Amino acid sequence: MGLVEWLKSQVVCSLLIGYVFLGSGLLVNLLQLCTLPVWWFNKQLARTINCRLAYCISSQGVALLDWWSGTKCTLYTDPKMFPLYGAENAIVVLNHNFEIDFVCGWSFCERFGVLGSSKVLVKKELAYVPVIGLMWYFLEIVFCKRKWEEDRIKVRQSLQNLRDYPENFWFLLFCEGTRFTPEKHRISMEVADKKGLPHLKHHLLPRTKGFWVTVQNLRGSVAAVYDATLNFRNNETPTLLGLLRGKKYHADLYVRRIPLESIPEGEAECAAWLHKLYQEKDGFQEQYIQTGRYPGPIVNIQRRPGPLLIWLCWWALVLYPLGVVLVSMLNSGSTVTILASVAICSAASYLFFRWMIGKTEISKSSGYGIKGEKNS
Ligand SMILES: CCCCC/C=C\C/C=C\CCCCCCCC(=O)SCCNC(=O)CCNC(=O)[C@H](O)C(C)(C)COP(=O)(O)OP(=O)(O)OC[C@H]1O[C@@H](n2cnc3c(N)ncnc32)[C@H](O)[C@@H]1OP(=O)(O)O
Ligand SMILES: CCCCCCCCCCCCCCCCCC(=O)OC[C@@H](O)COP(=O)(O)O
Repeated sequence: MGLVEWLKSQVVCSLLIGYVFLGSGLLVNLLQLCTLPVWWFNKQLARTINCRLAYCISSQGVALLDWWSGTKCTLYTDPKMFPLYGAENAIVVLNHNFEIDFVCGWSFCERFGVLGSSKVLVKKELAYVPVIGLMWYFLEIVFCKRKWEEDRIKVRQSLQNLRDYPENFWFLLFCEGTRFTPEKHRISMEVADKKGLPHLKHHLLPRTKGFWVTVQNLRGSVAAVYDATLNFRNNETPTLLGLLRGKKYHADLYVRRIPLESIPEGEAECAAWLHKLYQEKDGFQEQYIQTGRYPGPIVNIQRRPGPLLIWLCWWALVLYPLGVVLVSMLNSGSTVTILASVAICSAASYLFFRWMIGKTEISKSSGYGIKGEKNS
């Protein structure tokens, strides 16, 4: 391990990244709150401003992935479809196996210019995560309780609101509804048996209602479904902690563009279509595991410097006041008081960031998809 790698792997670096994220995020959240009056007289302007503000937060995840950890992202897709990516609204259907799949999603969004505006059908529990929750609220992200009877009206209404969104967006759906674990897989295959559906090896059985309601309500304003399958080279199981410690991974993403007109309108037909899509996705995963690649050509898309530049600006803006406080403490207080304050603050921040990072960890995943267990 070289000196730079060693430095990156130190806890103090992860803590500093956390401070920058929290400090900048709270500032952006405050600015988002200040846009509230704008919603009354110019809704589209307020939405555009919020897209830019959200970019200032989520681009930090991209900087962490692309520049700090140096993770490579390779795209397999039809080059003829490439010019459409980012130039149209799309529903993205992605497998849900990895703790950092949302960061990789952000990175691809950034490369196609839709990072600030992108949406997701997300579990309600994440609305209470500091920084991210409020950012998503102002982005009109669609929250669900994963209880269809309680969700159906709210989800439908939130989707309808997006029909006149002023920026191109990708709407992400993890149709499996929860992260893959062997136990959830076993249970979902029991459900597949009951429904007479073929077994999937690498996916949970997809939940079809969210997909159907999204297609139905965004028809006419979304041009296509992007069927996306993500994997990491060398059988890696990447983590957010790994990224924070500067560990480099290699993500491979396979994207197929499917025109929305080709998706059936009726609920039952749409559900059958989605089940068939997941059977195909399972085949692509199997091919990747056997051969180390997906079908189709590779299209190179380079990381862009924007997220790095914004990140560096945040570092200067957030860490400067922290440095000033530390220096003034050193000059004023007794050594024991200073050491005790630094130790308490560091321990408290460590616990807080550990809790935030825990939200991404599959070992702390919800009981959703396991009979009789709670969702959160
Ligand atoms: C590469 C490009 C990337 C682009 C990235 C773009 C944007 C990035 C932006 C942000 C990134 C941030 C990412 C954040 C990640 C967080 C995401 C999440 O929170 S995932 C969880 C929330 N989302 C979902 O759950 C979506 C999928 N779920 C659904 O669609 C559900 O239908 C629902 C709408 C949530 C409702 O769920 P509910 O459980 O209430 O109802 P269902 O009808 O679905 O379930 C009953 C149905 O399912 C059968 N069943 C029972 N048990 C199981 C089981 N274990 N597995 C499968 N199926 C099961 C049951 O028999 C019922 O069947 P039926 O309807 O036929 O009777
Ligand atoms: C990221 C930028 C810099 C990091 C600085 C360190 C601070 C940590 C930031 C943490 C950000 C938290 C974002 C949470 C997103 C988690 C997405 C996710 O994967 O959710 C899981 C759900 O889909 C399904 O839930 P389960 O039913 O599997 O349970």
